[in-house]
Amino acid sequence: MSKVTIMNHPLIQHKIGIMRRKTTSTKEFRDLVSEVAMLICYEATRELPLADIEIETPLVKTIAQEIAGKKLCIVPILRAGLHMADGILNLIPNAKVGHVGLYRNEETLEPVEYFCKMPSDAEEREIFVVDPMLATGGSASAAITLLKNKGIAKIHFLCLIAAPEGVKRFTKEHPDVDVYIGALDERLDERGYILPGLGDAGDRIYGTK
Ligand SMILES: O=P(O)(O)OC[C@H]1O[C@H](OP(=O)(O)OP(=O)(O)O)[C@H](O)[C@@H]1O
Ligand SMILES: O=c1cc[nH]c(=O)[nH]1
Ligand SMILES: [Mg+2]
Repeated sequence: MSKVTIMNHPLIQHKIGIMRRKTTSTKEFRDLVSEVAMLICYEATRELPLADIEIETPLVKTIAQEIAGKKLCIVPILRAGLHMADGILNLIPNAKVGHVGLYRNEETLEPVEYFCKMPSDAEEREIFVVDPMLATGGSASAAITLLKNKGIAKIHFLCLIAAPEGVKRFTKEHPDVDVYIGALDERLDERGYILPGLGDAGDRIYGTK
């Protein structure tokens, strides 16, 4: 069963509170997406394995620690996930980046796939899929199925806001994927938008509405 972590850190709740306001500007919203993504990533990477490495400080030789293995890969779901990835890259600048292009058909609410480009060694990496919104769960679930079909197994999913309906569907379809959520909201409305939510994340990041 997936481990579902709902972040209860005051900094995250404060920043998401600003993002929810309809008066928040595009620039401020975009900056907050990347800041909150960084804070969630801090928690999502807590259990990464470490390896000992010998180094020299200016004074002595010592054993330090570094992240073990083949390192990490961030996978934003386009478009709205892109800015989360930018934030996380501030913390993990050497991570590789894959892209999955999906949009939600606003009539059927079904995901429509249009792009996928992953690093060639992605199946050896720890993968962090990022998308601000988990609404019906269709887009995130389809993105992860696509990665699994490419032989990728070590996957985590990070989002800023989730609806209970999306969490239920996602964890049922991908019980092997841990989920990190900035805030768990009340429900979906009749158009599949999260309530209270923050509106359409992609439109708010890019000013397209
Ligand atoms: O859980 P779901 O019901 O699938 O909805 C969530 C999806 O909707 C939004 O993307 P959107 O389709 O608006 O694409 P965009 O990022 O290009 O705006 C959001 O960023 C998710 O990808
Ligand atoms: O509330 C929602 C639901 C889907 N996609 C968004 O960007 N916002
Ligand atoms: Mg959108």
